[in-house]
Amino acid sequence: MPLVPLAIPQADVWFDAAFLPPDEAAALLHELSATIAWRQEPIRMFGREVLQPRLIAWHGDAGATYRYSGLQLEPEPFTPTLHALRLRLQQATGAAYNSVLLNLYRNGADSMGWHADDEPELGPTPIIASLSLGATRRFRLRPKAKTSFEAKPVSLELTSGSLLLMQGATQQNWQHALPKTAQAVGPRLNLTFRRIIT
Ligand SMILES: O=C(O)CCC(=O)C(=O)O
Ligand SMILES: [Fe+2]
Repeated sequence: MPLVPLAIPQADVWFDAAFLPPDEAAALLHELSATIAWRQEPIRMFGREVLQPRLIAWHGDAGATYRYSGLQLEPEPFTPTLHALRLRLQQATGAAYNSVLLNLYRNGADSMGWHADDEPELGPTPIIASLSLGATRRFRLRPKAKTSFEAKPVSLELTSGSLLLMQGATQQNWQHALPKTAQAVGPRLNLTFRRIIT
């Protein structure tokens, strides 16, 4: 299916609910869960060190160092599987990616808090291609506090095999999050392909 634009003011967000067929998404979830060197990183929160409520991995071309939440991530090389996915996403989105942040949400207690991916190394208009595998989780978007436009928060169910593309002014004007859920859900693996300006 093609990417379709979502009607979100002052943002540039596209969605394809079925970028990968379900069987391929399931096989990828299985392979990546078992082969990626997952880590749980400490981050600074309100001056304290806590563990991130999810597992992560950072892969990229040489020099694609990513700094966020007090972390400095040096890239592991692209694996053949990650490289093949990169090529397909480049084809589908018409952009070039040199890195990918992988997030593994082990169950409904794992989450990601409100943030914008607006670090300087992503440039003024970051482009992020986000592929979801496994359990369906709700993704939320809300306008940043200091915006001049009126808009309601947006909720999106990210199903297995779906592709979400955020580009243009999205990170300047909006924040996003993946809240915890009290429902019994299995693991969800998310890959966000990015372009780090090196
Ligand atoms: O898991 C998701 O869908 C969101 C991930 C995300 O926002 C990020 O990696 O910056
Ligand atoms: Fe993000």
